[in-house]
Amino acid sequence: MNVVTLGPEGTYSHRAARSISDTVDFRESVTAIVDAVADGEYDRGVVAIENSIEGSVTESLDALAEYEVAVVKEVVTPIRHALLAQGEEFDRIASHSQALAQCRGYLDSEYPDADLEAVASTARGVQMARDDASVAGIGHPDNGGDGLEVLAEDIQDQNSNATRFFVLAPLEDRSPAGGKSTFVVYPNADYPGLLLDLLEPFADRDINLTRVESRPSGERLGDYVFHIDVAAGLYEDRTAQALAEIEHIAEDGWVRRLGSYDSEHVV
Ligand SMILES: O=C(O)C(=O)C[C@]1(C(=O)O)C=C[C@@H](O)C=C1
Repeated sequence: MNVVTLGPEGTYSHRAARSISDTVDFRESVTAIVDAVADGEYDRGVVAIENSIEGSVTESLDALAEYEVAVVKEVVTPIRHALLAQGEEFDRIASHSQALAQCRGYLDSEYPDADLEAVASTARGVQMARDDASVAGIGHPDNGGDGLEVLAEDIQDQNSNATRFFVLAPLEDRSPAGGKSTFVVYPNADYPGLLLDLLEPFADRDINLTRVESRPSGERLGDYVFHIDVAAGLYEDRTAQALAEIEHIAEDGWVRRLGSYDSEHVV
């Protein structure tokens, strides 16, 4: 099975992807990963979806609304960031925007004067630190060594910090089996109670919502695409019935069933 995730080597996405394959290829954007899976170039793609401190990875959500792919598994991993540099003489800190945000409190109190630079991934920031003594990176502590010191560990603002990843597959691998399901709904409508109408079919059938997120549709201001996760499988009658109701409400838009899946926690 060929697998693609966010690179270079040493990202948290890479750690999550190792739970499904020992060999992994890399891209430097989430959209490029989703595109490569939708195209059938890869059997699986692993992308971050949401973090317990910083919330949604918006590029992933937008790519899921744009491309036709399936979600076949969820991987949850603890995120424990380290500060890595050649020494203390740096004035710039480079990392993924999510990682910089997850360490905001630490950076404000310990390095208030450093320039913060958002780069494609934590591993890219670490690579910059390895090449340039004026740069520090934030990433997993295992990226240290080879001239790079781990200056501080566990610098995230909450020790419970964790990120949820989706394992994506081409559409034909979509499965109705699993304890959780994900949908993307574009109602293309606007009236009082629309969101209530979209959620009630789940409440009426005792289906627990585990995430609801709205993203701008890009069509016009105030127009949204809704990402909905539920703790029920597509194989269940109650899920099929709820979706039939939602498809009716969204008849001027669309409903995408990304699939059902189980969850794995990896360190
Ligand atoms: O840059 C990385 O190491 C990634 O795998 C990306 C990512 C993200 O997109 O949120 C994954 C986990 C962490 O939350 C920080 C960054």
